[in-house]
Amino acid sequence: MPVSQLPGPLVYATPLRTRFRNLDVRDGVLIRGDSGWGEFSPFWDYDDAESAAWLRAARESADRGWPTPVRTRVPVNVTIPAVGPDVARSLVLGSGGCTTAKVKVAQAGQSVDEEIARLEAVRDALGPTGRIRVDANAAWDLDEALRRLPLLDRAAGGLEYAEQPCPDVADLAALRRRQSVPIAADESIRRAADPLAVRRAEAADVVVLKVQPLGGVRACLELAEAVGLPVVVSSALESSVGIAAGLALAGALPELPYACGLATVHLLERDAVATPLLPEGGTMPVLRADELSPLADGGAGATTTERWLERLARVAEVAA
Ligand SMILES: O=C(O)CCC(=O)C1=CC=C[C@@H](O)[C@@H]1C(=O)O
Ligand SMILES: [Mg+2]
Repeated sequence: MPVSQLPGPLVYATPLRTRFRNLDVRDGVLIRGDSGWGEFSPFWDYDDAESAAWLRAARESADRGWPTPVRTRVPVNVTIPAVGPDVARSLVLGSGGCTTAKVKVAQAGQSVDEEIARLEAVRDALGPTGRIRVDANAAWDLDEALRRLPLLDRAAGGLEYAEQPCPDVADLAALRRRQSVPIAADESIRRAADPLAVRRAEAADVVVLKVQPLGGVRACLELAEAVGLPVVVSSALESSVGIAAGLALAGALPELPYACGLATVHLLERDAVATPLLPEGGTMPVLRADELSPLADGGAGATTTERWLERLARVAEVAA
């Protein structure tokens, strides 16, 4: 059926297989336009003003589609939540051939010993040539980061980089000067008033770009050019519709030296499309927005559906 004849918007909701970002459920709304489907799924702790960028991204997918890609497949990392070593090992082994792993650390209530056990298990499962990065989601101050990173670096048998170890750009810059693990900026880009501050302060070796929070594939391509640092495209834990927009960005970037964080659909119990976007041979395909076919029933009940449709209407007013 041509895209324009399908119904929309469609609300989806699914439990997560593993708690992630303190979430047990992921939900959102899929909108359709002449170019295909787009996903609008800001986390519930984002207000309407901050959610406007997420809506611009969804509309770009639905109404304009994405720029012509320069590659057909994208290397991706397996994402390891703050789980125990046995689960971590099996996630790597069942990852669809990923040779890079991103391991969550700094989970409230967990000890550094638990992080070390997780990293050792991931290294064991990946083998000596695999790459391991950690993501601390801005949980540490500079001293804590200086204490922790050498321990985690050793447990991992070498870290590719540490993503957002501290919240402050100045602390990231100091950390980068004072120890050897490369630094990636995530929250300092996607939730910052001035994402270019990272570059001016020489605070990162890599930037993480997420299509929805940054307002679309074209907005991310412009930002990537302005920042001038290597880019890792990462998901906002979306259904395959949102993931496809991340793959479109990764597909269109002139250089892609690192694996991207787009293999997150397996963290959802149910996807919103019939054929989930998952890695094969450690890579994922670059599609067009009209190649996605959402399921007619996204599994959301009446209350969730109504909440999303109201939110969509409110944010559309802010974005207008
Ligand atoms: O980068 C990945 O491997 C997966 C995506 C991921 O880690 C995230 C997705 C959604 C919300 C964030 O807390 C988190 C991140 O911080 O990068
Ligand atoms: Mg991150």
